[in-house]
Amino acid sequence: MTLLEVSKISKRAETDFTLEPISFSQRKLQKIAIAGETGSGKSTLMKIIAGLVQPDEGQVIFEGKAIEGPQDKLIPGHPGISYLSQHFELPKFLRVEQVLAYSNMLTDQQANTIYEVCEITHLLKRKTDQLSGGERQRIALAKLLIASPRLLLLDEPFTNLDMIHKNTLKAVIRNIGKELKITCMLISHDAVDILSWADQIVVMRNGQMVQKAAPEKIYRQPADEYVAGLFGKYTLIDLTQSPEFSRILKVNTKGKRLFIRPENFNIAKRSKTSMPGKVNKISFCGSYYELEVSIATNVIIVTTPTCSLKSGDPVYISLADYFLL
Ligand SMILES: Nc1ncnc2c1ncn2[C@@H]1O[C@H](COP(=O)(O)OP(=O)(O)OP(=O)(O)O)[C@@H](O)[C@H]1O
Repeated sequence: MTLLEVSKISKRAETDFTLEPISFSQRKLQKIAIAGETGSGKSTLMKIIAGLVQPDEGQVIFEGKAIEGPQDKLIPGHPGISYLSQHFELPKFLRVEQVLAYSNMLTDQQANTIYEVCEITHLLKRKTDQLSGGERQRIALAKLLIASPRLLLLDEPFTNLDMIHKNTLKAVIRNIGKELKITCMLISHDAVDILSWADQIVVMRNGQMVQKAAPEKIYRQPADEYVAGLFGKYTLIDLTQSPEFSRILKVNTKGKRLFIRPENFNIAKRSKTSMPGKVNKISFCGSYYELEVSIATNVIIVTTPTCSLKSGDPVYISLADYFLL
């Protein structure tokens, strides 16, 4: 069932930024992530959806009705939609439970479930100035959830969190759909957060939507180099300039280049299907090693779970998969 329909919304800012007409829809409980470089229009898009910024053209339909923008309403926003801003504020000098009481639209039991999901039950008696950044973020999220929204919009909720607190908040956000049955849209700069969480990813650049697709498609078959680069490292090979590659791969690339993610190169034995190269650099990245390898005039990025090579070693490389870009 369609919950949200974004229909040709556009916005010209006073700066030279323009949000070009954007359309997409979101089903109930579908998880949509918005990705894009800084200044690409992610927050503007999300604020228009929340009813906090007036679009110049187009409309947002939520549960079958058009959302009114701030020009049409005394108090901007929609009661069914909660927006967690990058710059949220918690009221000062109050206890957490007092802050939450003002927003609560639920029974005590339902609210307690949300406090548990957000892992803030032990913080309720604290003053709002006695909290860490991660605790503040989880309380801000709980405050929105107890207002009982049907759509939750999260604008970079993981900023400024260390790995441990980020993982706690990620688990909370993962459970929002499952346990609380609230549909979620998320903006994040982190490729891993987005790829592992979203059902669909909307990629923005210069105010335009450049691709909307499932995470695997965005990662493996990006629309262009910009999308490719947002979601990890890659190598591009022009077969007309790369005889080593054209020897092992006989395909008509139709003027396109081979797009290869690092895990799609393998360290191999010398054979008809492998290419000789030289290791330039090895970086240990925790669960894998990243190698920079020269193959004739090309420099490729290869990842491998184990590595007994060192810089300067000769190596043979085979190709497991590629996409034409
Ligand atoms: N209130 C405003 N008035 C005028 N211009 C604005 C306003 N808010 C944002 N902009 C401009 O609109 C453009 C898009 O901003 P937006 O915040 O939507 O981008 P973003 O993709 O969310 O960026 P970031 O990842 O840095 O948060 C930027 O060039 C910004 O300077």
